[in-house]
Amino acid sequence: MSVALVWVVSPNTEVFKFYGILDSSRFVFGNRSSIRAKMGGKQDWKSCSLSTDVKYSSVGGSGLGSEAKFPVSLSMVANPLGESAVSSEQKVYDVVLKQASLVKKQLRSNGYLDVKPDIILPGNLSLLSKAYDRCGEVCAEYAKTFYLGTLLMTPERRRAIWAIYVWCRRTDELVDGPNASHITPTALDRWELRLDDLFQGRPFDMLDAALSDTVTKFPVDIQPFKDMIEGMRMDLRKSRYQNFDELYLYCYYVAGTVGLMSVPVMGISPESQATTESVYNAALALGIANQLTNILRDVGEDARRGRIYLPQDELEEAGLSDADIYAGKVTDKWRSFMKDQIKRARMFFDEAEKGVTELSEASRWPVLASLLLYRQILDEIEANDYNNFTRRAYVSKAKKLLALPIAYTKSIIRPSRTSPELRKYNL
Ligand SMILES: CC(C)=CCC/C(C)=C/CC/C(C)=C/CC/C(C)=C/[C@@H]1[C@@H](COP(=O)(O)OP(=O)(O)O)[C@]1(C)CC/C=C(\C)CC/C=C(\C)CCC=C(C)C
Ligand SMILES: [Mn+2]
Repeated sequence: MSVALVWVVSPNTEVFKFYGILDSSRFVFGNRSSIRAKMGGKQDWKSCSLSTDVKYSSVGGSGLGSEAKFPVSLSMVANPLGESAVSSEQKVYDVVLKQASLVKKQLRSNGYLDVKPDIILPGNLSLLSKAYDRCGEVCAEYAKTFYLGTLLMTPERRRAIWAIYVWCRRTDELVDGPNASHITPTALDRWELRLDDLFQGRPFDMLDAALSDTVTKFPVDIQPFKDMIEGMRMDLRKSRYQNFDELYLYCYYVAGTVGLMSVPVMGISPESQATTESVYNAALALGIANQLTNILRDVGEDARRGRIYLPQDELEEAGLSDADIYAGKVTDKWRSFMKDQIKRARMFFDEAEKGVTELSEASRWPVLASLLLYRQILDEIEANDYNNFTRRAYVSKAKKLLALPIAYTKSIIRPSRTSPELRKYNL
């Protein structure tokens, strides 16, 4: 199995580049939703005419390794089993399109993202600002670097991101926190009812009130929030993932959703010429990359809780089983398996990085900093010789600090002003 870059030529000779995983029998796109984004969202994945049009793929490419050409039969790409089931990436991409169209609708009606003023009722304003301040405190406590980054944003954006952060953190704590053993699907249903209420202006508590205010001010769709709760439900009922498609859906639910919630607040740069969908796609990719990294870092810890978040079919293909994971021995098979998993996570980081420059100026630095910091965990897994059973990959304070100016330098790059020729190819 290796990472491949495939050039797809559409019927009207447009060229599209896609990364994916190539093994002996098939090519699997790393991020199929990016195909729809790049091809204008018009093509239905099953019926799109990719099948005749792949020219070649080159293993490695883009600095990933040496070039070696493989002929790829596209019938294998489109649907190896001839199944008509909708892939997870298709399902997720529908949410991306919905969120992007909500943002575009507001932009069309105003020409800009309008931040509505606070509704001033006696006593309410100070309560609301206290609620936001509390969200800021929670954010600072759990995610210090990220919190510092948010201080660069405008006050409205900063506090809205804090409110989203706190809701996500509380949702995650339901299944990961001290009361996790008491959490049932019914408790998650109740949490979802609370979410519906806060989106309708009826917050349950002070922290909900901050989010309730945020969602009236920014074009944030409820779906990613509901999907995050769905991810928590999935975690309660499932401890194995048959293939990457299943894992992808889980990663979207628990982390890709965060990207979709955050971008409407962070904002896209007015100078950006990228399509709204492609920016949301990059945001989604960052969530997926983070969660894949989290999974790779925590293999041992998760196994001790009886959970294996690695695709079962890929484990089997590598000659590995659950028993090997429970045994926790770093073998050559494990190293080789891990190398491929790391490559895939990096592919999603690369996809995400392309979108960061399109964000509003003040949002680029915190996002890039978090991307660089999280991506370094993968380097640390390598440095630990792939022992993620008993050693936790940890990025040192010094390395973390070094990432900040690097992120800053990268973040001052303006959004791409792509040449009309390249824009035609959406490259
Ligand atoms: C700049 C930035 C990072 C903004 C995001 C702010 C925000 C709302 C974060 C919420 C994070 C959260 C609490 C999610 C709940 C589920 C969860 C915990 C997911 C895991 C995060 C890592 O946390 P940790 O290591 O503490 O995990 P443990 O539970 O302890 O195991 C995740 C792995 C995923 C978090 C996902 C993101 C941060 C995605 C961020 C994407 C964007 C902000 C979009 C950027 C836009 C472009 C165009 C690239
Ligand atoms: Mn967690």
